[in-house]
Amino acid sequence: MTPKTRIVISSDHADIPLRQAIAAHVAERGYEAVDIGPATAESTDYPKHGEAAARQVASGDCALGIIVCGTGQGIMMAANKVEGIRCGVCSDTFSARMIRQHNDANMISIGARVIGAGLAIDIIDAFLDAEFEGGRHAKRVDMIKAIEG
Ligand SMILES: O=C(CO)[C@H](O)[C@H](O)[C@H](O)COP(=O)(O)O
Repeated sequence: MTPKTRIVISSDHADIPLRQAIAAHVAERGYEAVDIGPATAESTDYPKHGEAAARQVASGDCALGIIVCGTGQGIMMAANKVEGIRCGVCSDTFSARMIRQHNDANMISIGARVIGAGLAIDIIDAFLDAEFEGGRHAKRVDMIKAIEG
């Protein structure tokens, strides 16, 4: 029996129900959803939640990461500070597909106060269904990696 692909999911306080809905959806799709919280909507600081999710992806413990904050921006910035992480904020399905196909993104960030839950789930599906195309894009992703040193 092969282990399920693990996907880490994290957020700040902006929308716990959305994060939990994303985790449930990811699990329904057959992945192992690793929901690292937080458990309550008590005010918290997005950098630590972005970093925590990113470290699980960077270590290889999880293959992909999904993070949520109010705009998706702050938590994305924190995640991208972790070496090996390529994360973008997506508010449309085209971008969600492209960051996998062209940028080999290993994390996606959602702005819970920007888009609704239905679109967020569609965006997650577009991200999960897409695959990196390699080819000319591989050189460009390598150039991103080279910036990390
Ligand atoms: O969007 C965010 C960061 O980019 C956060 O989720 C917060 O919502 C935002 O910083 C606003 O903070 P607040 O404490 O929820 O007012």
